[in-house]
Amino acid sequence: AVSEVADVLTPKSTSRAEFLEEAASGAFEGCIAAYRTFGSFQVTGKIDAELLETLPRSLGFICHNGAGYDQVDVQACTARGIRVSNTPTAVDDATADTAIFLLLGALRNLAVGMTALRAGEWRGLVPPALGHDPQGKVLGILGMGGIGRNMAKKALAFGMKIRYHNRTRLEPSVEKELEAEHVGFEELLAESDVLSLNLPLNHNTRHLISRQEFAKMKKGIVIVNTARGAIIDEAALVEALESGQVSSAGLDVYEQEPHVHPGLLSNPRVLLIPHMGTWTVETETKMEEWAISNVRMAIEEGQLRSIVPDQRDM
Ligand SMILES: O=CC(=O)O
Repeated sequence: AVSEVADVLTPKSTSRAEFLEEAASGAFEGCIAAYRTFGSFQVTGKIDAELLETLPRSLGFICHNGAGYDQVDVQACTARGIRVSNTPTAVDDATADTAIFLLLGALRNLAVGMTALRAGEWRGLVPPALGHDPQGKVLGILGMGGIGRNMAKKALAFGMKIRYHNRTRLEPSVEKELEAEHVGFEELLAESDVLSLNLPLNHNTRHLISRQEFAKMKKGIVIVNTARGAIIDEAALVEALESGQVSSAGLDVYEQEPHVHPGLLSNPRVLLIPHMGTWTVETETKMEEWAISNVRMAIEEGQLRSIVPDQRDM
């Protein structure tokens, strides 16, 4: 435990305003490393220049418990000499499992049936349209990191054809093992029966999928998102679902969590879960252990086990 090697302080604030005041009052004086949960975003909001300004100069490390670290302004941290870590790989299995669940559920129109059943209408007054089998369908994976590759492996077992787009191409041996074909972004949009987003949110990927992109997709495509809501322009997704351009979607993440676009909530063709991609005993334990190992290393060795990619040369 961290308490073996350092004194542990726990913030008491319940809102951003309180946190800024607590920090400015010197409550964290002398702190070297901060451990941060994904959920703490609901209290503090984004860790940005304004928030960093209130933290003591002694703070050299922010250890985020999560793979995606879009809630931390890494540039602002770099400017203050603060190094940031995340928890890559720990999330891969659970997130890919969630993506496969959403993929199958969305392909099969399961949300329509599930909603009708709970409303006491069995399959509904109008039964759900027949679903589709994954076998032989093209799965387009946008972002082929740890989660994307894990998902590809699992989707192969369902007989899907894997295409992917990524900034850097996989090693040929990995492409071969995953039977994954690298294609351009436009090709991925045009050829996928199911499109899964498995890439981080940053200023390059915000609203990467919007009206123009939906227009280039196959009519009736299924969208799966376990990455970050804001990679998709949510309003454009609602329109694409309404027009039938997108036949169904399986979503774990939303643009303004915990707010969900009413057009998604009211559309039974959307299978929705409230950001539970890593919500398992095993994976949450792995992530916490990983994040805490970063804290320990920061305190004991002055470095991080998994510094975020944007700071690799720091
Ligand atoms: O959303 C969860 C994560 O980024 O690990």
